Amino acid sequence: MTEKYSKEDQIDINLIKFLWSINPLIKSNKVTIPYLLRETVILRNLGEFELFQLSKYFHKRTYEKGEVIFKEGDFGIGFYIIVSGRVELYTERSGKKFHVTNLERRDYLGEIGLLEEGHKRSVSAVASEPLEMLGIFKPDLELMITEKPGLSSKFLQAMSELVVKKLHILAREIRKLKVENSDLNDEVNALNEEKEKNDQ
Ligand SMILES: Nc1ncnc2c1ncn2[C@@H]1O[C@@H]2COP(=O)(O)O[C@H]2[C@H]1O
Repeated sequence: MTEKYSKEDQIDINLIKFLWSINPLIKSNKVTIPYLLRETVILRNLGEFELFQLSKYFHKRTYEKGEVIFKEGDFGIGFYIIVSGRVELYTERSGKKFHVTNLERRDYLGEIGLLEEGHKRSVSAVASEPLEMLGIFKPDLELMITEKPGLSSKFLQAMSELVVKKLHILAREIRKLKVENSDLNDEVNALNEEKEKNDQ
């Protein structure tokens, strides 16, 4: 028996789902993962269909205010994009909490955990407001590399851009701290000199 349809005639279910997902008349799609990924600046090098394919590897999760996302020193395997709400990053030394920074809608966290083998979280993260995030984990990335090598190389390219941007931010913070440290040293030296003069 001859085949009724050739391969080219067969319906591509993924394409249908994709066309459905980008239909502006379907309001509920405003909250779907491809729609949220489309708003993500680092993924701008991916086309609509690629974002749709990528969304298969992402998960959406909500957190209540005060819920811990991860703790400093935990083994980290997930990378998160903030959809709404706010995250506080902090570190603890001798039982004392030090604020590191706040992250908001469209910020990212956990990229090192996704990319580095055996990475331990450099800081703790807590939801400081009701929070919604998209997350991708190492097993998702490994599956994507096997199933969609082209897509995963574009995603990893976006991730490397993000890591470079963060490196620039951290380098700027280190420069600022060095200048502040050197100013403080000058002040301490001046105070010590004055004290020595007064003691004589
Ligand atoms: N100073 C900082 N500014 C912004 N983000 C940070 C800072 N320090 C740590 N992070 C983020 O917090 C995350 C903690 O988990 P990771 O170490 O995987 O990746 C880290 C970064 O994404």
